[in-house]
Amino acid sequence: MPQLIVETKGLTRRFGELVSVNEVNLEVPKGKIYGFLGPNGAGKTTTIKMLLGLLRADAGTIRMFGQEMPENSLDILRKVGSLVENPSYYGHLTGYKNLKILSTLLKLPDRRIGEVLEIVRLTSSANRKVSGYSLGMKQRLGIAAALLRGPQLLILDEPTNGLDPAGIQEIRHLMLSLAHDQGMTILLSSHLLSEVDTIADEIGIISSGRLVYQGALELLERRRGKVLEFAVERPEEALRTLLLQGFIVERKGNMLSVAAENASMPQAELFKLLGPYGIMNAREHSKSLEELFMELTGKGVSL
Ligand SMILES: Nc1ncnc2c1ncn2[C@@H]1O[C@H](COP(=O)(O)OP(=O)(O)OP(=O)(O)O)[C@@H](O)[C@H]1O
Repeated sequence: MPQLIVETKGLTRRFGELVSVNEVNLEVPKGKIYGFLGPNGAGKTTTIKMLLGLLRADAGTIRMFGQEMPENSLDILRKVGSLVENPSYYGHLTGYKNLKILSTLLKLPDRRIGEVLEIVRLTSSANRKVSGYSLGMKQRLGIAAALLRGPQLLILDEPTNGLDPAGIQEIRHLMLSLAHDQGMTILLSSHLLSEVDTIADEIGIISSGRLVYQGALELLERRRGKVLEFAVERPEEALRTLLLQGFIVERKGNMLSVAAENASMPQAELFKLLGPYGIMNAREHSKSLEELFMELTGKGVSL
């Protein structure tokens, strides 16, 4: 069993009638990049704020580094760097000066500023005013600030939101090097699977406050079943026949999609069954991860 850096049990938060986070059991293993995914409003920020002690939980427990939150928040949060929602800066000051203010507050040596600027590749822009930075640069400055104390856990809420593809790529490289070269554990949220699927080791998918999937990305990949698609001349009757045979079928116009994982019958049999309804076209394809994600979050089904 890998060591868990973050472990929540039954974590719940309500806002009035709305249960924003509903009995979430998060497990973030040490040294991994954990992609926390879900559509807007699913409960990612609320969960993250509870981890950081910025919001109180209504029920459930949070353990980080093996200690209970919020009782040991001082001890715990010393080891955590975070970037939640839009970070605030002094636009009229340089990137360096902004970090200097923070490092003075944290009583850190000045050399640390140079180190984190180097890590986020802002060294050459360190003496420019932040008001002239691009969104991606501002985001990297926020990450530099989160790194100042040399955290063991980095929590980033939608760090690539609003960035262009190049900016997204920069952040991805940065995450990979922090996790792999420095052994940092990273929890990052996103509403787009495509933003984390190339870098995350583990993912958690939250939908309407509930964690609907958690585990290695490869395991999710394996759930990508095959789908057989048939265009037929008489789809109504063909659909009825397939449903009667116990197939899982979806119909769009004259196109029938049959879930192959449920088809114990060989493909040839399926052709024989559909033959009388006039097969015009047939093809097989695998569900994309994106389709699986949409299914999970759209229908709120639990894996
Ligand atoms: N302070 C609050 N008061 C009332 N409702 C809130 C508050 N904060 C969050 N919510 C509600 O809780 C739900 C979850 O919000 P949350 O911000 O955690 O979602 P999210 O997954 O982070 O989405 P986004 O990416 O849009 O921020 C939403 O329906 C939101 O409207």
